[in-house]
Amino acid sequence: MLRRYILLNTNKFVNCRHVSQSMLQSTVDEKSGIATVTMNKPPVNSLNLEFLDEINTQLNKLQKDKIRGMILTSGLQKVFCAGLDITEFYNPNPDRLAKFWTVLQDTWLSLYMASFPTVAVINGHSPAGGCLFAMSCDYRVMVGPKYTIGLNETKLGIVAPKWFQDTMVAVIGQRKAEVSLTTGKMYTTDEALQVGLIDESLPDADSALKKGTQFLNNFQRISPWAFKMTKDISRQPTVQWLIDNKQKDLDFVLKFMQSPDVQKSLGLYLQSLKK
Ligand SMILES: CCCC/C=C/CC(=O)SCCNC(=O)CCNC(=O)[C@H](O)C(C)(C)COP(=O)(O)OP(=O)(O)OC[C@H]1O[C@@H](n2cnc3c(N)ncnc32)[C@H](O)[C@@H]1OP(=O)(O)O
Repeated sequence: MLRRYILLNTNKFVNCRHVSQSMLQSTVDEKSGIATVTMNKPPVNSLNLEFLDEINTQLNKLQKDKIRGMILTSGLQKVFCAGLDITEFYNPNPDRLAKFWTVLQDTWLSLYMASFPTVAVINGHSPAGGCLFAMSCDYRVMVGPKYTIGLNETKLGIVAPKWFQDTMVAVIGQRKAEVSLTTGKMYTTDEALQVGLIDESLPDADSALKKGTQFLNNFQRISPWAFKMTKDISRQPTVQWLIDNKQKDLDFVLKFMQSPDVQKSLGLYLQSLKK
């Protein structure tokens, strides 16, 4: 089957059979209109400014191209996404930190409110921002049993912002989200399935991708307009706070992240990761 590969680092669509050298690869199945977007930024797909910018550009491009659905997955062996790149927060340049956080806000809004159906095929660990991205898709299929997923921010001595927390509440409910967030719980695949954080667990990546595609095929007979309106109504209460408070959210992050206590915690956490 002819596949369209998209070279993202030039921001142009190019029809060819080769995968680009970009951190993000995107292929569109021309028959079904389903895009597979693969994060490929070794070693752990950590989300820094440039990577987020690339993801957001691609989401907007896919929206303009009126694709019928998207699978978000990882090209790495055992990590879906390690969350935000902690080095963006550690001894930060304030201007870059502000840009980074603004692009994160925009990328989340693009993903959470995507006009097309989205599936996260979680084929590796998915802490913090990785979990946020997975929860922002319309459906989650995870490869089990050995990977983990959750919002672990408290374990780093930091606080998941309101919109991270609200995204989790929308998926697993207030009570479970509160316990999960305060304890920084990382769920095994089985636990995640039980609590409703993921929708399905499959033993390998190929079957997970098939499941994800099957979910997207449900929308073949659903009008894209009806889908989008329904999703907007359902998700509007979760996104509205950020839309109304982008600057307030940014100001909080700039202040919080540059405080000496938080810097100390982050330094220790980074050291423990290196060990
Ligand atoms: C109000 C402000 C709110 C801020 C909100 C923040 C949300 C976030 O997303 S914070 C990020 C939280 N993420 C994590 O805690 C994940 C930490 N990483 C891991 O647990 C593991 O790396 C892994 C389970 C994802 C993968 O394990 P694996 O054994 O395969 O790889 P490692 O040897 O641990 O790591 C390889 C390499 O990558 C560096 N690294 C890992 N995660 C991050 C990261 N999130 N940011 C930057 N760098 C990361 C790790 O230090 C290793 O580096 P070296 O090769 O140089 O040692």
